[in-house]
Amino acid sequence: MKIIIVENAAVGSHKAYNLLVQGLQTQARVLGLATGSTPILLYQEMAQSKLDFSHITTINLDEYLGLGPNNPQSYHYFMKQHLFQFKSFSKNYLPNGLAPDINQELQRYDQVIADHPIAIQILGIGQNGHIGFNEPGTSFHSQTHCVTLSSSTRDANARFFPNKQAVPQKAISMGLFSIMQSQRIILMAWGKDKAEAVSQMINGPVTEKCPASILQKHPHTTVILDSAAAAKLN
Ligand SMILES: N[C@@H]1[C@@H](O)[C@H](O)[C@@H](COP(=O)(O)O)O[C@@H]1O
Repeated sequence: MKIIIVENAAVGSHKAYNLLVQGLQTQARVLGLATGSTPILLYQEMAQSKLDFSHITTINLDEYLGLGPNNPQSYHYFMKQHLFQFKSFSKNYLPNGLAPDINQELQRYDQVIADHPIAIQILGIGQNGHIGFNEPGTSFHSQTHCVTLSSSTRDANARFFPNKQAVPQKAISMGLFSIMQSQRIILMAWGKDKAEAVSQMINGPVTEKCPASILQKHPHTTVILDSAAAAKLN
């Protein structure tokens, strides 16, 4: 793991953008994308850039179960709002939150990931150490799966909803095994609320209790932190 500590999210997001540009220059053609507040400034820089993404395929980590693409709280909507309305790509893949047959959707998404090996995976991290929607206790061998969201995750994400009751109970998430197949990983974390999860991810044991700790075993992971998120690193 390469750890980069910066003054703030804007500086960190620019560093992530530069790493992305380097990757695109070395023929990266498939990007794994995250949602949540962490990657917003990175997506803003991508949206405002002169970069041509028309030959790039994107694969998002997750989507809430029960939310359709036109629901303002869905990750489909989030990605359109922050990136896809500004830049066109060859193809944008997200799990289908309204899939009538969940098992078929899980298989479909695993096939998408198999057909498009991810060159660069962008990640955030949840306060409980989750990546994507892989909650504590998720197998390191997991592929695309249906997740029951933890209370802490629903609490943390409630800020995007009218109230906590409106936050879906379940989601479809790319699994930890699939994330670890990415050639390169860029994980960003901003703010004191992530400091404990970041410390466990980097300095703690590799344990399914902290899903992000598996990244200690990934050969090309760059972690970009602001000073608040890095505060508990020794
Ligand atoms: N599924 C997303 C994750 O991909 C994201 O990393 C996490 C942190 O979100 P934020 O960046 O808003 O702190 O929230 C959700 O759980």
